[in-house]
Amino acid sequence: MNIMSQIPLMVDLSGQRAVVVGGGTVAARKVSALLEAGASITVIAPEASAFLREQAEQGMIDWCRKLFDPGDLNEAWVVVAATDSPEVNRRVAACVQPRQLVTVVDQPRFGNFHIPARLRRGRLVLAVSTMGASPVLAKKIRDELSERYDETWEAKLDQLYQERERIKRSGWSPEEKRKRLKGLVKGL
Ligand SMILES: C[C@@]1(CC(=O)O)c2cc3[nH]c(cc4nc(cc5[nH]c(cc(n2)[C@H]1CCC(=O)O)[C@@](C)(CC(=O)O)[C@@H]5CCC(=O)O)C(CC(=O)O)=C4CCC(=O)O)c(CCC(=O)O)c3CC(=O)O
Ligand SMILES: NC(=O)C1=CN([C@@H]2O[C@H](COP(=O)(O)OP(=O)(O)OC[C@H]3O[C@@H](n4cnc5c(N)ncnc54)[C@H](O)[C@@H]3O)[C@@H](O)[C@H]2O)C=CC1
Repeated sequence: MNIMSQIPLMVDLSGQRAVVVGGGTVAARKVSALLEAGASITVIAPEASAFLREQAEQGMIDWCRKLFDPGDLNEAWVVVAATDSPEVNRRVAACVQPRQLVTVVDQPRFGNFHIPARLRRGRLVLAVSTMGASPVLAKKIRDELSERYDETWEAKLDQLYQERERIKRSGWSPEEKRKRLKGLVKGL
């Protein structure tokens, strides 16, 4: 697989089963992203970081305190291979079925998706990826954008959404609607 073939998709993962193999810092970061998405997460790892143990204690995730075996992936739609062993991560990738999504944190070429650096302002979602060239640059660009698109954008987007709905439902002609829809973002 080639990371350069990947494109951004907005996916609804709520209630979908995600299996994260590994319980360290990197696994914890991927778990945070999947929790934000509302996925049902199972972590497979003999040891887990304080963050993950806490999430497990609070019932936010399931933690199976064990080494990986292929059966762990049976119910998963999304799989994250995040152990500190390149061999294990590679084996996880080799065990996924064609319709499963997999990301491999140390060997992106074995995965078919990755999670970009993200910024969320309500309905405005910015995602930055460098396709594995430099995650730190992705983070830097995201942080730059977070100043341009500060917290006030959440309310702006809500207002735009409502105004656009009103125009869509109005009795204006199609041309007039288009003109007004374009006009909504003038000056933003
Ligand atoms: C391909 C990808 C696959 C994936 O993991 O999804 C991947 C792969 C790898 N990352 C590595 C290292 C680091 N990754 C980060 C940080 C982030 N990495 C994220 C995504 C991605 N990382 C995907 C591509 C995204 C893109 O290119 O834009 C972010 C954006 C999103 C997230 O994780 O949520 C998150 C910032 C989140 C935020 O703050 O918002 C840091 C910095 C830090 O930790 O602060 C370092 C250390 C510095 C360095 O090494 O550059 C290594 C080497 C590992 C090793 O040393 O062995 C590999 C493997 C390789 O390069 O082969
Ligand atoms: N993609 C990314 O964003 C980044 C990736 N990395 C890579 O991520 C990998 C993991 O890094 P950390 O989380 O810092 O490691 P860590 O050492 O904190 O955690 C490793 C985890 O893997 C578990 N593990 C080991 N063998 C296992 C097995 N057979 N089955 C199940 N779990 C197993 C351990 O119990 C532990 O929980 C590193 O190899 C590094 O190359 C590092 C930084 C960023």
